[in-house]
Amino acid sequence: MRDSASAPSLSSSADQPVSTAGETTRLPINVRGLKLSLKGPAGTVDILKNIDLSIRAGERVSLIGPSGSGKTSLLMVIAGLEQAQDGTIEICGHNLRKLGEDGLALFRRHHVGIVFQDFHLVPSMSALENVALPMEFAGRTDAFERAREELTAVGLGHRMDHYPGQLSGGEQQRVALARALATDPELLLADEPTGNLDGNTGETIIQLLFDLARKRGSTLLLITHDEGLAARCDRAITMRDGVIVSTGESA
Ligand SMILES: Nc1ncnc2c1ncn2[C@@H]1O[C@H](COP(=O)(O)OP(=O)(O)OP(=O)(O)O)[C@@H](O)[C@H]1O
Repeated sequence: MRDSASAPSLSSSADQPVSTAGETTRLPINVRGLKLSLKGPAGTVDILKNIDLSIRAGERVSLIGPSGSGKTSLLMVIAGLEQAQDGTIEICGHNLRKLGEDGLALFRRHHVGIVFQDFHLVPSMSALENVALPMEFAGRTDAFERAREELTAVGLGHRMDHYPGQLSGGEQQRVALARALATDPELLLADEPTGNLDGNTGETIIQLLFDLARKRGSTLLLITHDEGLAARCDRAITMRDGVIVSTGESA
């Protein structure tokens, strides 16, 4: 749901229109000077150091880099699941550093879909319930009807009443994809979505992910260790040791 009227508790005062080639548009991801430190067993660790990042509407961007370079941490901050200590973090027109827990939950519900490597489905709920639940939380009265449509769109019309434990890995990721896209999110975030799948199944999921993101007009940010997959995106952002070392933009 992109209509700000549907999220009345979310301040839109942080909207920062950006002018490009004569037209005014808003960047779905506009981050400046982001710093994230977390407390580990050996003390505080600087995880993300002065990150600047802009992603345009409709772009498909991969996020690559060695293990431990900070990819998931950056995705978590952009998703509003981790709070940075410093910087400006404008995502889909909202300054995340000005939102509290409730505001961040609303922001996620209305603007962001997330797909994880290990699916993150609720095991005690059917595929249909897993997809419908976030929409019910968002106050949609047609949650179950929409969930049926979404599951059909990912080829699971015949598995709606199955529980995650009764589904293959590929089928579980289809459910997760249906759930992530059910609210027509402006931003789709994926953290190694094929990491737990075999090559053929992973390819099918990626095709679906690209296809559905394009049809919905969602901007895609995708973490991957697969160079071939990264190359299929519009550009690849490379991280190392908590900093972005390449934005993948041609000079
Ligand atoms: N909750 C936490 N507390 C302390 N340190 C953390 C925490 N979460 C992550 N880290 C550290 O932050 C660094 C970046 O981790 P992150 O998971 O973002 O890297 P990544 O690039 O996604 O790695 P991978 O490719 O292996 O998933 C790592 O050194 C990690 O150990």
